[in-house]
Amino acid sequence: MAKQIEVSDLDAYYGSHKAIEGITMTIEPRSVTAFIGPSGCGKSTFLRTLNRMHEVIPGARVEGKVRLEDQDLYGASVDPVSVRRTIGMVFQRPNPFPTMSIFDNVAAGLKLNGRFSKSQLDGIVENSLKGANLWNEVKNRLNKPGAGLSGGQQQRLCIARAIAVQPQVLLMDEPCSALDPISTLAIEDLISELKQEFTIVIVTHNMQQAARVSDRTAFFNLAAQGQPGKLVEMDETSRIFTNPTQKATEDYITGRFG
Ligand SMILES: Nc1ncnc2c1ncn2[C@@H]1O[C@H](COP(=O)(O)OP(=O)(O)OP(=O)(O)O)[C@@H](O)[C@H]1O
Repeated sequence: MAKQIEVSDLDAYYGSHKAIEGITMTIEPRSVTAFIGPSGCGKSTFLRTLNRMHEVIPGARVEGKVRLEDQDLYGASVDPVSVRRTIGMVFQRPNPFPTMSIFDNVAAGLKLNGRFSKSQLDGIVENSLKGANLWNEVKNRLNKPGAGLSGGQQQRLCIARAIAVQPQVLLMDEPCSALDPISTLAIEDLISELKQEFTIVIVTHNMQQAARVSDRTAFFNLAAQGQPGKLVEMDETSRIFTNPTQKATEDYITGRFG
């Protein structure tokens, strides 16, 4: 199911402000790619261009190409809603549907297309919750509201909801930044398991987290405030953290700026 993403010469704008410029990279399937860099360098913006979420902001637009294997995601005949189903997203703050039960939170995306029987839904919800390492904690209260779970459980519920629709890629925008250290470790373990099946991209401010969970790391930077962010380098995570080729990368990972 996991697929490769190929980005070429991508720029993203908010109105007339160019937030990122000239980004070219390949994101490998069945692996975790981390995006790191100082605040405002465009990591989240770039992440949202990968599943056409960027353009939902009024005045926002993209130039350049994003391909998911042989499909041009910005092609004229491509439906952005189906792109967002194929490339799922998990946000910084867990955002379960507050009034829905745990079961319905996971089933929400599946119910939209209405082609599943009750027993099929039961099976997919159970597998998704197991996939998100949440099943044992919630199996006896599936009809209780999702909002009643702890922050870490809510984030795993959001991951279960994302994987229930069987995406090929999972984008995660600082998925642990609102969580305590134990919940963070649970999500990191989960990410390592999910990469067997999905292409995973994670934005993180936590350098140790990038080093722990990712196979490849992309470092972004911006020349000055107001300038567009650019990709400085991308390589195996072990190499970025031990022997980067660019001085700016070394300065950032050693804490000299950012
Ligand atoms: N909704 C928006 N409208 C206008 N400008 C925006 C919007 N979101 C982000 N920007 C601008 O785009 C640039 C990149 O922001 P972005 O949030 O992508 O960076 P980031 O690297 O993810 O930052 P952080 O690490 O602080 O989350 C910044 O100059 C920011 O002000």
